[in-house]
Amino acid sequence: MIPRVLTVAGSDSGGGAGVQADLKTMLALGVHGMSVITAVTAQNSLGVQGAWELPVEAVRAQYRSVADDIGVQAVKTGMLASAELVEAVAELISGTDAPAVVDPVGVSKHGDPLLAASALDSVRTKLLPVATVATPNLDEVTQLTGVRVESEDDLRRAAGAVLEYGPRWALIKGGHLSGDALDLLTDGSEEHWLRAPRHDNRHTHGTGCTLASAIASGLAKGLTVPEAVGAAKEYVTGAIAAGFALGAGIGPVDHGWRFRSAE
Ligand SMILES: Nc1ncnc2c1ncn2[C@@H]1O[C@H](COP(=O)(O)OP(=O)(O)OP(=O)(O)O)[C@@H](O)[C@H]1O
Ligand SMILES: Cc1ncc(COP(=O)(O)O)c(N)n1
Repeated sequence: MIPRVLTVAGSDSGGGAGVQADLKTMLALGVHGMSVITAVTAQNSLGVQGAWELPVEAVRAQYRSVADDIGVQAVKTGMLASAELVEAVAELISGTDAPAVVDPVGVSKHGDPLLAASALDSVRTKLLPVATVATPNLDEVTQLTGVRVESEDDLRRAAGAVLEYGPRWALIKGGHLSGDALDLLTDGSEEHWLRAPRHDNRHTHGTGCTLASAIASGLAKGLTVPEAVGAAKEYVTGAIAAGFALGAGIGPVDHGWRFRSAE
């Protein structure tokens, strides 16, 4: 049977990030994508113009409908908006027998808040402990742990600080540093450095969502965490290289780049 992957995230009306990016990634990687929508955003290439979270019962009901009938081989979380939603989703994940990739989304690329400041503690103490892989970017690492990353050495300290909250693996994304796009994956004993050339392309809306969904897709297919992260890094790097202009601001990565290169 086709591997089934569930994203628990916010909707991006512009189609570049959030649930839309997750489902496109899953299609491109050959798994069946399913969604639990936590919030609806009015969003485009210029930023987030509005955001409305769903009631916690609506989030629980979507999750139960999918998990109880269809079943999931991997879960990915993105925008969770509030402490109440973070805690409900952490509880649902802990009752699911599948790996979970947690992207602790804090703010959008344009700086719009996607998580209430009052929810940070729930992310640290409830959500990170149930994660198989946590994938913070540099701003999220600083928000969650206080560690500032300015060099490659700091990535190791940041990963150690994230692992203290209990995820099995930490993937610290150095995408916002200069030089190569370098990320560190570690479980505290093994270290895997993922390096890719930096593409000089401003159309990078949705990189983090795409990477986390690609990891979840690999895990659902039975890859190990290092294998799934390696394959996901290759996919997101190609998607960034092919990112394109849409609207007047930051365009999306190209989730379909592999289909187009085969045409
Ligand atoms: N210009 C670039 N060229 C190549 N790889 C990049 C570039 N920018 C980011 N990456 C890579 O993309 C992945 C996502 O990292 P990034 O730091 O952009 O995440 P993020 O900030 O969570 O994304 P998002 O913008 O969706 O919130 C990482 O593997 C990172 O190294
Ligand atoms: C619904 C939603 N989820 C996640 C992001 C983060 O993506 P980015 O940092 O590329 O704006 C977003 N903008 N919108």
